[in-house]
Formats: sequence, C-alpha cells, structure tokens
Amino acid sequence: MKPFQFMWALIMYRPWLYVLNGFIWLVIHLFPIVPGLLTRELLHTLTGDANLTIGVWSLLLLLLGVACGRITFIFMGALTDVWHRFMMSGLIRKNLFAHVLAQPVKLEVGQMVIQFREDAAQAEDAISWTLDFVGRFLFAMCSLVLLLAIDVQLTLFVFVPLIVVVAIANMAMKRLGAHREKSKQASAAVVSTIGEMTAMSQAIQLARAESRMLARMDTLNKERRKTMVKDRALTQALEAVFANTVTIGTGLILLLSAGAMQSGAFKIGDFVLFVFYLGYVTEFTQFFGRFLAHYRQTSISFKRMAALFGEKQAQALVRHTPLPLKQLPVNEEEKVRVSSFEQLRVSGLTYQFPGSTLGVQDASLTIKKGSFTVITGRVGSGKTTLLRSLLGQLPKQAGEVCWSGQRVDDRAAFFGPPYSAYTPQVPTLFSASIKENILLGKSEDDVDLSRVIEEAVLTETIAQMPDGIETIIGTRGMKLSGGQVQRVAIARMLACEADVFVLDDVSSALDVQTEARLWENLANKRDRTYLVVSHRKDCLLRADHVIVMDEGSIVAQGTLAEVRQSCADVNVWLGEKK
Ligand SMILES: Nc1ncnc2c1ncn2[C@@H]1O[C@H](COP(=O)(O)OP(=O)(O)OP(=O)(O)O)[C@@H](O)[C@H]1O
Repeated sequence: MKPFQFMWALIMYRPWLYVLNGFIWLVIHLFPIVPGLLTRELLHTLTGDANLTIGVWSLLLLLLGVACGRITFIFMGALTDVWHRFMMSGLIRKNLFAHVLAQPVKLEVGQMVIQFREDAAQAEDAISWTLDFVGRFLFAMCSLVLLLAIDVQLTLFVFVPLIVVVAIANMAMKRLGAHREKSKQASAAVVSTIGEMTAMSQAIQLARAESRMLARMDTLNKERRKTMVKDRALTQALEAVFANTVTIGTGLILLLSAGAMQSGAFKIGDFVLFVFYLGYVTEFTQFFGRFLAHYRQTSISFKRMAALFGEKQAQALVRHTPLPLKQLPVNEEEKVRVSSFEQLRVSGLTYQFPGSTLGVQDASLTIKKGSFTVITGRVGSGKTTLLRSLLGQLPKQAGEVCWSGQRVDDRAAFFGPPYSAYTPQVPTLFSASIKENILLGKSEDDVDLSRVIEEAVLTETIAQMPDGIETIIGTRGMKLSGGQVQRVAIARMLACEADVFVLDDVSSALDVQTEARLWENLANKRDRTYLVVSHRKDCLLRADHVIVMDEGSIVAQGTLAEVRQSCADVNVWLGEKK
C-alpha cells in the first residue's frame, strides 16, 4: 500500500469529523484576508482615498469583530483537531497493539515504543496537515489574485522564494529521510539495551560483565549521537534555507514597493495590504517545503508499521475497528457464559511453526469437567505448542476446539476467565507488589487472597518478606527466585474464577516438598478441572487422565496405569525402572 492509501483509509475512518475539521480550518486560514482588506480601507480613509464611507470607528469595530470571530473559530478548530488527530493515531495504535497481542511479533521493546509513539504521531500529523495545506494554499491563491491586481511585478517576487524553496526541499528530502531512519534505529537500539540491562541486571552482575555492557552502551550512544547530529544538522540547514530565502524575497519586495510609493503609483493602504499578505504567503512557501519533507518521513513511518503486518496484511494497520474511548468493550469477568461447562473437546488440532516441520499434528483429546488431565512427554515433544494452539495463542492449520459441544471459532478471544485461566511455562510478572501481581487490577474484596496464597504454597514465603504481600518484587519479579515467580503466577491464576485451569510445567523450579504440597492443594479441589503439562511424579500420580506426546503427536492417552503399559518413559518419570 502507498502512503496516501493509508492516509485515505484513516480519513475515511471518521470522514465527517475530517470534513468538519477541514471546514473550520479553512475558515481560520482564509480569515486574514478580511483584516487585510479592512486595514487597507482604514488607511485609505485616513489618507482620504476611501472606497467605503463607513468611517474609522466602524472599520475599527469591524476589525475587532473579525478578530473575535477568528479566535472563536481557532478555539473550535483546536477542539475538533485534537479529537480528529486522536482518532487517527488511536486507530493505528489500537490495530498495532491488537496485532501484537494476537500474534506475538519479534520486535525489540525500544522499536515497539517508537512505533507506537512516534510513527503513529507522524501519521496523525500528516493527515491534519493536509487540511492546513488546503487552507493555506487557498489563502495564498486568494491573496495572490488581490496582490496581482495591485502590482504584478511586485507580486511575482512572491513566487521566486516559493520555487527556490520547493526545489531545495525536493533535493534535500531524500537525504533527510535516510538520516531520520538511521537516527530512529540508533535511538531504538539505545532504548532496548537500557530495557534489557535493567531487566537482566543480576545476570550482568553475576557474569561480571558491567564494564563490557557499559562499553556496549557507549558504542551505541556514540552511534546515536552521530546519526542524530546528522539528522538535526540537515533538518536545521533545510529550515535555515527556507527562512532565509523568504527573508531575502521579502527584502526585495519591500525595496521595490518603496520605489513605487515614491513614484506615487502605490498608496500606503496598498503597501500595508501587500506586506500583510506577504507574511502569510511566504509562510505558505515554508509550510509547503515542510509539508513535502513531512510526507516523505510519513512514508517511512507507514512502511515501518506495515512491515509488522506483512505485505499482504498491511491493510490491517488502518482497518476500521471500533475505538471504545468512553467505555471499555466487555470486561473479562462480565463475559456472558456460552453454556455451563461439561467438557472441552479438541479434534485433529494441527499447527506447524512457519518454515519448520515442528509443532503439533492431529492432536485429539477430551477434558471432562472435574478431571485432572496431565499432558506429558519428553523435552521438545510439543506439549507447550499444543496448549498454546488450543488456547488460541498460536494459530491452527487444522482441527477444531469445542466447548461443551459448541465450536469455538475465535479461540484467542474465548479462552480466558471465566472459561479458562492459564499459567504459562515462563510467567511474566509486573514491577509491582506481590499483591498487585496476584490481583492484577481486581478488587481485594472480590478475591480470597489468603486462600489463593495458601493454595499456591506462598504463605511462608510471603511471611518472610520485608513488607509481606506488599513487597515490591523489582523489574519483572527480578527480586524473586524462579520458584517464587512460578507460585505468584499460580496464585494470580487461582484468583480468577474459571472452569478450566491450565498450567504449563509450572513446578520446574520447585523443591520436592513444595511441589508435592502444590499438587496436593490443587488436586484436593475436586470441583475444579485442570489441564496440566508436567512429567513430575507428584503430578502424574494425581492425574485421572494422562496424555503422552512425542515428536508433536499424541502417542498414548488414558489412565496412568494404561499409559505406563505402552510408554516406557512414563515409568522413568515415576522413578521406576524401564
Ligand atoms: N517459535 C518456534 N519456531 C520454531 N520451532 C519452535 C518454536 N517454538 C518451539 N519450537 C519447536 O517445537 C517443538 C515443540 O516445542 P514445545 O515448546 O511445544 O515443546 P515442549 O514439549 O513444551 O518442550 P519443554 O518440555 O521443553 O517445554 C520443539 O522442537 C521446539 O524446538
């Protein structure tokens, strides 16, 4: 897609707002024509050359009225412009974010922040500037017609700077775009590295790699400085050229008009009108140069954002999706239940990672209400992929998922509370307190905190912490051990009301006693349904349905007694000889 196609799609998102905003700004930009003509008439009245006979005071009052009118329009224009701009960048940011959530993209955090913030703002500016461009262009044309009527020779001098500015801008624009891109990439590299260094500070300390990391930051910063200086220097040089071309043009016109006034062919009122309009017309030449340069930068921004979606899906960046600004769509907890949970059935589920034969093939299984199902298998056998594909975190190439007999079409939207709650293999915690991480925005009154803490075997751990449950756990839980992170994540999952609890290898960092207590606590709640990935003995012993995976396929399933007949590995995990 070309940049103007993206812009057109954005404009068509709220076409009436664009038209309203356009009308208001057109009036604002055309308004100065009136005070120019009134001032001319005022001076003509004072020198006795007046065309109108309404008098000085009436003209002054009219000038005041026009000024008040323009202020009112500018106020309305500011409101519609802010609203319209926010709609445009809001839609882009929302679509970007939805895409990232639906299909995790490999993008550095720094780059992501820049795309969400700067590229979307660039697109918003580009659309708003089209209105300024039209308004300023029409003003320039109207005033040029009026100026030509006064003095053709003088007026032509207005065009000279315009042509020079456009020519210079066109030549410099290509280089400016390349430098802007490089400086943005260098900034993203610095932001990403700061983020990673903060998140991995312990690892850096343990590897005694502080000085090497600082040296790396130094190199990145130097690169950033170099690219930034080039970018800024070129931008400033371009702006200096614009400003000076205009100033020289203005000087020439003033010199010429002074000569014409001396010869008596030019009245003082005409001179004032000429100078008054000239400021606006020359401002348009500057704006035109900036507008072209900005359009080039906007093309880069659109290209970069569209690359996230891939060439064929680029349209999704500007897809007209709802932007619920006043009310959040539907709260997870307020979802209307499809039906009461009886069973979760998966048939023929297949997903292969792009460009690889790895993944899950033709997986079929049934999770019955109140069951404790364990998916087990060797490392890399496809357990996590099966769970993620089932929950809609990965797409599927074949198969279907049915919830109590009803097919689930949008798995990503469906799976979550109140249907399922999930603890991933590598849980992510926020840089907040333990309590905030468990509640995740829920009210304390709605969650039985002491129960979930006890079930997740966290009671003693929290009691030993300096501020108990209010202890801040550092960037992404940095101050917690691996086992503590896993249990806080389990507590967070248990704080949700859900039909099925899904746990992916959550006990890998737990000691034997803690793990035994955890599975006992969970299995004791027999009214709940669990789908668990594990090859730990304590977990397998509690399973009433075991699914064994190997090389992406389910190779056996049944009770523990049944699968251990056909799978020697299960006996090994149970601590018995093959
Ligand atoms: N993003 C990916 N791209 C390509 N291959 C992948 C990707 N993620 C996982 N795989 C491969 O797919 C296979 C299944 O991975 P998966 O994580 O599902 O295994 P697992 O049984 O959960 O392993 P573990 O017990 O170590 O968690 C592995 O061979 C893995 O290397």
